[in-house]
Amino acid sequence: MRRQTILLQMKIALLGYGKMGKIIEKIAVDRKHEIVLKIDQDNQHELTTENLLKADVAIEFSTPATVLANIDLCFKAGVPIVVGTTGWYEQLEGIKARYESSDNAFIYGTNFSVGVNIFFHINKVLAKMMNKQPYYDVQVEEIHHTQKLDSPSGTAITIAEGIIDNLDQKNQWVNVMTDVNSPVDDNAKAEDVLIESYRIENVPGTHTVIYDSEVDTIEIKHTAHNRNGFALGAVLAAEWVADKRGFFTVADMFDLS
Ligand SMILES: NC(=O)C1=CN([C@@H]2O[C@H](COP(=O)(O)OP(=O)(O)OC[C@H]3O[C@@H](n4cnc5c(N)ncnc54)[C@H](OP(=O)(O)O)[C@@H]3O)[C@@H](O)[C@H]2O)C=CC1
Ligand SMILES: O=C(O)C1=N[C@H](C(=O)O)C[C@H](O)C1
Repeated sequence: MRRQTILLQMKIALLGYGKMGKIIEKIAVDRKHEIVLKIDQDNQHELTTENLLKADVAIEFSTPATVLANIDLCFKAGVPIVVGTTGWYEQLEGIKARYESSDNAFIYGTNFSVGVNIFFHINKVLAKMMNKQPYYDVQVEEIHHTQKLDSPSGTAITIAEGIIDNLDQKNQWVNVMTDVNSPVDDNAKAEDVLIESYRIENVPGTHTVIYDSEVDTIEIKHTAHNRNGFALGAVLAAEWVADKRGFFTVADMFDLS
């Protein structure tokens, strides 16, 4: 009953109340939603089915180590869930298999900003074009703040997958963590998409796709100036998914074709 009408003013549970959780709270409240639960490491014991059921939707931006248990709890409670946490995607198929017959709603995205989702689309189109240009090789660079727990970034993985799906020569990605002061020592093969990860203080998220040949370089780049775009996208995803059932990705929400 709760999810049969479009919920204009929702009660939201924030699973993860760190850098992202706090910005999501502000944007959600500006959009007239109410935050009914905020969970961080110190009050994990409050994350119970009873408390989750006070919410129309949960927004999960925690850590790679805690996201899976939080997803399980939301499915157990039957509360729709938006998952922004990265660094757990090797478990995605298992989660889908476990809950495919569930009556709940789940949306995840490596990046909820509209700008990055436009970038994902351009990246795929460019990769397809480059099949006819064998003199270029491609690599991906991502730069994030030094507190980031996972590498490569989820966004860089989605970019690399977009290249692999569209550029015949490439069939897997490999990652190197790179120091700005020292040259890259990678063992990437011709069929690998190399992802270089840099960690620099206070960078919210920068992603570049680089096609390099002997005569020139083509680059496409997305630079997040702050975290507001990610947070707004997560709130829009919560509004979008709250009255749905099934598994979705952020690409299902944005019509960018
Ligand atoms: N998809 C997207 O668009 C984006 C995704 N992200 C991803 O979101 C995640 C969070 O990022 P960010 O906010 O910067 O990270 P932070 O480290 O700032 O926040 C993580 C939060 O999770 C809390 N936490 C710890 N344990 C639990 C638990 N069991 N349940 C719920 N919360 C818990 C932490 O609590 P405490 O502070 O007490 O330790 C902290 O509040 C990362 O995986 C990041 O990659 C980030 C930006 C955009
Ligand atoms: O940890 C972050 O900060 C970010 N994580 C996401 C990712 O791993 O791609 C999205 C964004 O780049 C910021």
